[in-house]
Amino acid sequence: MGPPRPSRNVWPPRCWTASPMLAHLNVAQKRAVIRALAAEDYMLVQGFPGTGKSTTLATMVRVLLQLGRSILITAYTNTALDSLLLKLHKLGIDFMRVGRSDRVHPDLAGHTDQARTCQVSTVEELTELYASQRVVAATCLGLNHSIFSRRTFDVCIVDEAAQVLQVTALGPLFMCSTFVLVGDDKQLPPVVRSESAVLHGMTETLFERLCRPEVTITLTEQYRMNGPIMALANLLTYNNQLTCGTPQLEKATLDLPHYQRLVEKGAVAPWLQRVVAPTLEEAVVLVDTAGAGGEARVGGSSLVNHWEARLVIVVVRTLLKAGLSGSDMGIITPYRGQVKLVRKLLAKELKEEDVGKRVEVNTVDQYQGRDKMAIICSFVRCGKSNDKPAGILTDRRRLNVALTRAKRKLILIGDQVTLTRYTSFSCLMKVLAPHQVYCLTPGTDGFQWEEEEEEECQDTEATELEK
Ligand SMILES: Nc1ncnc2c1ncn2[C@@H]1O[C@H](COP(=O)(O)OP(=O)(O)OP(=O)(O)O)[C@@H](O)[C@H]1O
Repeated sequence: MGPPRPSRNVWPPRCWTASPMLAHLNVAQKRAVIRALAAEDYMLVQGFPGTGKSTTLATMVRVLLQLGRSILITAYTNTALDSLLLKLHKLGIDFMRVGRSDRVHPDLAGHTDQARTCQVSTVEELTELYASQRVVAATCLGLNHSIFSRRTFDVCIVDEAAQVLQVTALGPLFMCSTFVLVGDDKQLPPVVRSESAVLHGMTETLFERLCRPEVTITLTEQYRMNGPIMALANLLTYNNQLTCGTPQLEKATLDLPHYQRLVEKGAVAPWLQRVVAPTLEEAVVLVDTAGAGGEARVGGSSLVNHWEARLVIVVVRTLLKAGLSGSDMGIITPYRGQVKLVRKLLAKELKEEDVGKRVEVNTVDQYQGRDKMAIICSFVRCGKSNDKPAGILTDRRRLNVALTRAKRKLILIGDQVTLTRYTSFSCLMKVLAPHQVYCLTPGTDGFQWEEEEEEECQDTEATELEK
């Protein structure tokens, strides 16, 4: 791929920045749209967490359509593709979604090629239908459909491009005149299981390869995290480039309407008050279990930590009592075994309120591109669990994704002594302020382990890697 050719100067930028179609975008987002219109070959949008990548892309598609261009939209996973398409659907933009109906988001059923072609009875009608679609969307691996052998597009947009292997990204690019890669190379990389392939550079993406200032617009103004959560991401990953979209966001706190009443009634133990407090000072808190006993063990092929799982349940229960809705909180853990265990405990403990189901428990990979008001991370490893390799915990990009999903409150649960052995965590520990770390000690601040039977939770799948 040669160096980018200069932009065509057919749209005076000032007139475009004033366009009503761009009015809701910030300066960098507007620049991204204009640069995509003027790109001779390709351009990149580097979108840090919560900086409005989908909002920008949806506007880009609208403007391109207005200019009569045809557009191919693609992403590696169905989930990433559909989350962008849902935005287009809400904006009333028409598109055809190619792919297996059972893999497509139910709200997009009316846009699938299956739905569009059910009235067609002749080959001519079918050819005409496929040729007339201005916006077509498919996953990178779903491009073997006959529609793609017969036509090309003016622009191809690859979303979450930092997760797509180079060879996979090349397929859609052969079908278009210009392309836009969108992603963040500081979030999840492509999954490559072969160590030898990793050593030979297979994880390097086209996004990383082409990312240079002259072809890249970086979105740094974010609309998700409050000040302390953003500060953590800045210290650990973004080198103070992330900024809050509004002054209100900087100071926004978790809304826990019943918290004060519960505290006054003495219904929340002092240690829990500290952990769930909805103040800005406690927006990020690490519950350090190093001095509290407990151990992680192998459950099937993955790791589980019953002690930590119980802590998670206690925190969830308290947040629910304090008035946070189950769907506003999420639990992230790197190990599938722990995901299963926490889900099982939630279903058991919170059955009567039927909220267990609404509290989403998942691995980091499943949370990319998503957010919740409050996130609880259970890092699992402690003490004796060190005999197994911990590739997941050494990946800085995974940790970055886990830490940037929370909007108002981030509760990290882990054994500081064990976790500090992994480089990414030792960096995290260095940037946490002393008031953000709470050392859990049995018998102090009303904390005691609840004695319960251990749940059997065997993970039968062959890997601890997280999909
Ligand atoms: N220019 C803007 N002004 C105000 N709010 C905005 C702006 N751009 C985006 N937002 C808001 O920010 C939130 C996140 O936007 P969006 O979903 O597009 O981000 P994203 O970068 O795709 O997220 P992710 O990091 O999860 O991929 C949304 O609520 C959106 O309405």
